[in-house]
Amino acid sequence: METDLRLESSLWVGNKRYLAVLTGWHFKWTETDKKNRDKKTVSVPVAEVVGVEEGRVEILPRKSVEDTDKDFTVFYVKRSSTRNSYGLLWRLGRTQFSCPSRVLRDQWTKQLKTAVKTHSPLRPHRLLVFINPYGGKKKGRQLYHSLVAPLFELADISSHVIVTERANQARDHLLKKDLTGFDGVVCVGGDGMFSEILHGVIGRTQQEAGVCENNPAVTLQPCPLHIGIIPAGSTDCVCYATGGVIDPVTSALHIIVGDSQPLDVCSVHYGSGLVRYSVSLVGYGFYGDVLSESEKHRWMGPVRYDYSGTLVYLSNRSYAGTVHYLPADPLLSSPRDKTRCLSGCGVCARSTERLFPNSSDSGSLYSSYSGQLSTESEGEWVTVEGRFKCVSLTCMSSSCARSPLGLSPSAHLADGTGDLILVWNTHPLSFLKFLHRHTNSQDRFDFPFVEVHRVKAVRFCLAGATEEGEHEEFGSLSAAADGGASGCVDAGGRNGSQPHLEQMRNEEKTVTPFMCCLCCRKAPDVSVWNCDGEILPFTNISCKIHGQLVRLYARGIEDIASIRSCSQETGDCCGT
Ligand SMILES: Nc1ncnc2c1ncn2[C@@H]1O[C@H](COP(=O)(O)OP(=O)(O)OP(=O)(O)O)[C@@H](O)[C@H]1O
Ligand SMILES: CCCCCCCCCCCCC/C=C/[C@@H](O)[C@H](CO)NC(C)=O
Ligand SMILES: [Ca+2]
Repeated sequence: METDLRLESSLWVGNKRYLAVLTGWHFKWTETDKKNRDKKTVSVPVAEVVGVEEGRVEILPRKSVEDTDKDFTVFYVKRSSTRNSYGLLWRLGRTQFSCPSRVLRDQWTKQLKTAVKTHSPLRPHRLLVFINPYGGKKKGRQLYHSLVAPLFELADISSHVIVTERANQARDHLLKKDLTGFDGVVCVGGDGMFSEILHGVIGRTQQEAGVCENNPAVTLQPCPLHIGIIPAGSTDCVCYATGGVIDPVTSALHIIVGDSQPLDVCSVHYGSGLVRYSVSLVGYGFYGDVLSESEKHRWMGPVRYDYSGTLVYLSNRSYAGTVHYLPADPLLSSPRDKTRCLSGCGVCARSTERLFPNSSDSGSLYSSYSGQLSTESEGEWVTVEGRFKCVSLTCMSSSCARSPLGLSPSAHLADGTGDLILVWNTHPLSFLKFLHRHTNSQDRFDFPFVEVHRVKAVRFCLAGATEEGEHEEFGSLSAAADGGASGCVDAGGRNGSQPHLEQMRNEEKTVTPFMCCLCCRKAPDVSVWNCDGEILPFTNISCKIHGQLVRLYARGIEDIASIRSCSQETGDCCGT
């Protein structure tokens, strides 16, 4: 294949002559002017070519084509580092080449297009795009049409765009409508909108596979539809934690080149029913209270979290409860090993091998999914009882602009585990120090009142829980599973009605929502769970991590150091 695709010739860029070479994986061009001692090679991986057009073409600020018959234009990914974030910004690079003849021009465009097809098999052709017009600063629609749609058009991607008119429309569409022909779903919005799409995609996959989502012990079917995130929300934690930047153009380019980043998903259950899925934070105490308070101040926009955070901090609350957790294998990784999950992460790659053991034989990743607890022994549950400022479970680092390293900086995107962070009740100033460390790179776990565990499953029980329907002891995951299997009800509103959730919600009689304790001076003894920015209507929940259940059009956080050393070797391997 390598030799078939090889092409080499002299080409002109402006008034300079270059030697251009297309090998199997790279398209390179080097200035051939002998007077120039600093010969610079630009080398673009074929997988990062966005489009090849005949003529002299520009697409921004608007498309213009000068249809000359000896020219062609190549669009590709160019990187630049950013301040304040950990990932790399991707921009659209463009070089216009002139050939000595039309025949050679046609040969170049044909070979380049074939190479792109061969080397990036996951590039989408057809996408279903949901835009939340009210997310974040309400700029989703404008962002999509001005920055993203022109790039999709350039890359020959056809998209069916739905601007939502109500909450849960995207989820319901994914659960019920015909999705034939779509390669992926794009979410233009924030974490809440992403969560809708996550529920739609997971629910639809289980529906089609005949898998009951309520059963916490079941091996869920991994989802074949990829999800792309164009960030247009308030926190955009999922986008930040999976790419290191919040930038619509970068996200669009990752979608176009067909990047594929597996992601762990946590299922949250109440009794024998599924409540929700989470990829970021399932948090009780401080983070639940902040969310609950911030919902009252939605009109403030993204600042609502800072305002509510201050109020909740000043209320100085803690909650008594029991946490049970199932530790992950400590030999594989640790939340305090000071490593980071970066693009090409070895820990996640080994997890892929465990989860999809025969994927290279069968040719399809999904046909060989082994699940997690089904093949591994469950291990010993650990119980911790006490009074906590917060209990947080995160499947990924949960980094965001407010906290660039996140809740758990060494957590992995796709290792099949989550990090459980227990913050015991402590002096308010000590808790402030702990919170403050989230804004810098100091070790947030290096406090006597903080513990962190890498886990596969968690159960929580509020001390003296008085909620109706929450009296029963949680058995093991498998015991809960028996209940789920016998009474397999529809979860997460798959038919739009959410019958079991509604019924169970009505049973939650005594859950006290967060009230301003500064006025009433009485701290309520019940908080709420924050599940990726949604308040859960239950307190005594159980959670299980499902390794690599979904795939995003992303590639993790690129390591700036390795990209830099790559540039030094080749002159500039990432574009001009
Ligand atoms: N047309 C709509 N009208 C009202 N709500 C909608 C509509 N479309 C989607 N939603 C809901 O709006 C909620 C918030 O949206 P989104 O996540 O996009 O923005 P955000 O809350 O500002 O950002 P973040 O979640 O990152 O903090 C989502 O939970 C989603 O279900
Ligand atoms: C003295 C300074 C105190 C600053 C405290 C900063 C703490 C920041 C921690 C941020 C964690 C964000 C976790 C992400 C959660 C998301 O899943 C969720 C949905 O967007 N966001 C929120 C705000 O709940
Ligand atoms: Ca994980």
